[in-house]
Formats: sequence, structure tokens, C-alpha cells
Amino acid sequence: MTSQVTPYDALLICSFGGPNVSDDVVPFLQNVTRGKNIPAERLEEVGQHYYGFGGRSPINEQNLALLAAIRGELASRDIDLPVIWGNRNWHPYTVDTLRDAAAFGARRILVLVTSAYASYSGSRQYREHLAAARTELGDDAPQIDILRPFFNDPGFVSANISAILESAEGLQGGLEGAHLLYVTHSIPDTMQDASAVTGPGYREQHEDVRAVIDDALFERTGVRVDSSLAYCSRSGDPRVPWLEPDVNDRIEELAAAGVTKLVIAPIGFVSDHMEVAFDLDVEALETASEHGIAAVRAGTAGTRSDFVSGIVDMVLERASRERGEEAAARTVGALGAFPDIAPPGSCRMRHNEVSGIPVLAGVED
Ligand SMILES: CC1=C(CCC(=O)O)c2cc3nc(cc4[nH]c(cc5[nH]c(cc1n2)c(C)c5CCC(=O)O)c(CCC(=O)O)c4C)C(CCC(=O)O)=C3C
Ligand SMILES: [Fe+2]
Repeated sequence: MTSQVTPYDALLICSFGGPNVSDDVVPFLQNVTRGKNIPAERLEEVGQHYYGFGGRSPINEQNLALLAAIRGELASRDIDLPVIWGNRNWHPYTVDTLRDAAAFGARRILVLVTSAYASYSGSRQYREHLAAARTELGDDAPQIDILRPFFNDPGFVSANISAILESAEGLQGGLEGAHLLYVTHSIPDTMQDASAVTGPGYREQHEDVRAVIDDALFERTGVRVDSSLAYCSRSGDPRVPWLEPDVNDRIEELAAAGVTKLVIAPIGFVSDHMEVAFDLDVEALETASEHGIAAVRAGTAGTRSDFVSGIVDMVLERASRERGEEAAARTVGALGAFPDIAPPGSCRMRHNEVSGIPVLAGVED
């Protein structure tokens, strides 16, 4: 029987993972940083962020909430599709979830990676991870397809717009006279360059979302805000260049230019996980307050209904394309939909280097 989700047997939410208790923190950080050049001092510092929150990242509960919301949306549309969850860096690990799913008879699984923008960290690294999981499962491995990067999905963007409007209610006079500072995760310049080889790069994807949201806010409120894009959570060797400006430096610059009202909009993050909870809610808001700026932090897409129904729309859209039907890919902004299958050579760690690590299609590209 063909249903709206044929050929898929399940939807896998594949996320980063995070520690649940203090004893998880060090092994989790070891998983994340294996093979990466992260100085011990940086790891020590990030470990402290987790311990400050009782050794527990908010990300796992947020993923469970997203699962529940997607299940609710599917049920409300009478769609029968199991939703399962696996992580790259902590339990439940993707390979374990896939093994279970296969044991229950799942042969073909669609994956939503909880990262909206395409770069090595948000795209290829997940594709390598899923390929490794399939290799580990051998003949029992289900076939896997991955949803395209969804930064310009109408539901994701609309959820961010609502979040910004809601947070601006916390400022006297709302958006009028405020600077809107969009924030995302910094990445090394080399990773940025590599993200721009087969399509618009990581920075350009964010700039596109910024333009769409700025216009939408003008339409809704009549206020044309001043806005800019800044980066948080840089890591690695301090001598290696990463995308700038850092959010705190940018706030100081804005203060020097006379800005007194600020909305911080973490469009680069899908939920309020550690980077948001610490780097923005603790550090960036403190920087703003030190400089006499009244600042609010907008929410993330999280489980907002626009985002959740957008996810289900993307699932249906992909399923119908896989059945050979025409299904337009809905997007906002100027860049258009990214391809369903990431092109060879896309989103390498460094643009001039082939790692040889297999990605999902099984080719070393
Ligand atoms: C672009 C991007 C996203 C957004 C896309 C996406 O959402 O996937 C993201 C998400 C996340 N990053 C996370 C945690 C960490 N990231 C690290 C390190 C790094 N991130 C990088 C980039 C990104 N990271 C990079 C280039 C590094 C350097 C090492 C490397 O090249 O990999 C480290 C090591 C310590 C440190 O140096 O910070 C940790 C602990 C968590 C979990 C948070 C929680 O527990 O709530 C989440 C969602
Ligand atoms: Fe990260």
C-alpha cells in the first residue's frame, strides 16, 4: 500500500548529542574532539560550561521535545511514520538506533540532521557519521536518505521570525531603534571556503536568511531594523582564523556606535542548547549589560509549530520525489533549494583536501 511517506519506514532525527550527568562530560568531549586540534585549555573551559549546568546539556531534552512535536504533527495529519532518534557524540548513538530500527523491519530511513546550514560540521560530518554507522551494521544496514539543508525552509525561517517578534516585546518600544544581531556558530575560514565550493557557502546561507527576516519584519511591523551577523563559540587553535566578528566584539562595537537596544537572534541554532544557554545567555547578554545596552535573546526554532509542520512538509516532499513524482522544494530567500543529494566535493573540512572518509553514498569525494 502506498502512503504519503512511502518509501520510508521511519524518520531518524540525527543530532549532535550532549552529556546527561557530570560523569558523561569528559567522555562526551573526547568523542567530539577526537582527531581535532582543540587545545586542552579550551576543552577545560567548555567542560566548565557543562559542569555549571550540573553536567547536563539541555540538548537531549530538546531533541525529545522535537520528537514528540513531530509525532504530534504526523498524527494530526493521519500519517503513520515512526520517529526515532540517534546522536553523533552521545547516547543514544545513531548506530544503536539504526540497529533497533532494522530489527523492527525498517529497510529505508529518512534522516533529519538537526543542523540547518551546510558546512562540514553541519552536513558532511553527519554524512560521514551515517556512512560509518551503516558500515558497522553491515548487511543489516537500512538504506538512508538525508533531508536537504533546511536553513531556507519557510517553516524554519517563519519560526525564527515569530521568535524575534516575541522577544522584541521585552524591549521598550519593541524593534524601533533596536539593532538586530543575528548569531551563528563560528567555523574556521577554511571550513567556510570549503562550504562554498559547490553552492552558496555557510556565511552566505546565513546572510540570505538575514535578508529574508529583515524584510519580513519590515512588512509585519513597519520597522526597517539595522542588522548584522556575528559568530559565537569559536574553538580550536587561536592562531587559526575563524569567521568573525565574535558576538561579544560586535556588541562592543555597536555600543561604541551608540546602540542602546539589541535583539540577539541565534538563527544558526535549532534549539537552545549549550552554545545558546552559555555563550549567548550568559556571556553575550553580560557584555551587552556591561555596555549599558538593553538586550534580549530571541528563541530558537525549537518546537515552534511552523518549524515542526515545515519538517513534516519536507518529509512528504522528499518521499514523493523518491516515488518519482514531481514535488516542488519550497524555500524562501534568493538561494533556492539545495539538492537532495549533496554534490561530490561539497562541504569538505578544507576546500583543498580530500579526506578519503566515506560519505553516505559510499564514495570518497
Ligand atoms: C557549525 C557548528 C554547529 C551548528 C550545527 C549543528 O548544530 O550541528 C555546532 C553545533 C554544536 N556543537 C556542540 C558542541 C561542541 N562543539 C565543539 C566544537 C566545534 N563545533 C564546531 C561547529 C559547530 N558546532 C566546530 C567547527 C568545532 C571545532 C571542532 C570541530 O571541528 O568539530 C565542541 C568541542 C569543544 C569546543 O571547542 O567548543 C563541543 C562540545 C553542540 C552540543 C551542544 C550541547 O551540548 O548542548 C552542538 C549542537
Ligand atoms: Fe560545535
